[in-house]
Amino acid sequence: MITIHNVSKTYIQNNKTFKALDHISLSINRGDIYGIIGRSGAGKSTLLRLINLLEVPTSGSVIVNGQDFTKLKGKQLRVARQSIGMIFQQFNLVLNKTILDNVLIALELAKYPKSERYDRAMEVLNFVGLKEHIYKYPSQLSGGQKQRVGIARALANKPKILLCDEPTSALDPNTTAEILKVLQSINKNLGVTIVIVSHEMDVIKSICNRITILENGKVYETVEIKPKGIHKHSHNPDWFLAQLREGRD
Ligand SMILES: Nc1ncnc2c1ncn2[C@@H]1O[C@H](COP(=O)(O)OP(=O)(O)OP(=O)(O)O)[C@@H](O)[C@H]1O
Repeated sequence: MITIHNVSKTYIQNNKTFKALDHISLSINRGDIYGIIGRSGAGKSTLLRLINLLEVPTSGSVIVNGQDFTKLKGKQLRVARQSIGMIFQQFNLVLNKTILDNVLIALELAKYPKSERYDRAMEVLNFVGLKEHIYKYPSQLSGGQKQRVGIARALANKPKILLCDEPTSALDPNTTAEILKVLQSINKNLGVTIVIVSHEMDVIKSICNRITILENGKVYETVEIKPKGIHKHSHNPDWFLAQLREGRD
């Protein structure tokens, strides 16, 4: 479904060239929840952003659904990109718009048929459990709810692929578990292929079936695993107290 073939990405930093990605090749199958992990600066976000050509590779090709994205320009690229949704660590919501409007804007930008936009927005907001909050503004929501809006917005145009850039890194462990459940349900019930960049090993192990470890812009190793499942801790005050008291004496 996604083939990254011999891709390199070079940036200019302080008048010197810097290779953020160095001859990367990997393929992601339809239905995968594919993880990309590695230390800070390894090139994870750059690699993810290459998939929808938010970053243009210096060399190599990115094939999505049989289409070579690196050969597309202008309108062709805009149309091809519509099969890919994306969510971000800091949610990237429009702060002066309501939750409903945030999703409607995405549908408008995607040129979704006007008469169907409201129903589609309500459908995705319902799917992520935000039906009660549609007239609120982002500042009135918790981090987990904001990420649900991000997910609803990314799903609105019925993408086949969802790219997730550190989707839970701004969230506490319980909220992380809830968001991972939403992502898992999108994969299982809507058949969306998911690519997740994270530095959190627990996140990657819980839902991913294949994982690439990046190191210094190169593929260090790609492994296949059986996802461990999503485990929620009971983070009530007694749990916090017990953790703090553990080994205190
Ligand atoms: N636009 C840019 N211009 C110059 N250098 C860049 C640019 N974007 C990324 N880099 C560099 O490329 C390298 C890889 O960055 P990237 O953000 O992909 O890493 P990462 O693994 O996602 O790191 P983190 O986990 O800290 O977000 C870093 O050294 C970064 O400084």
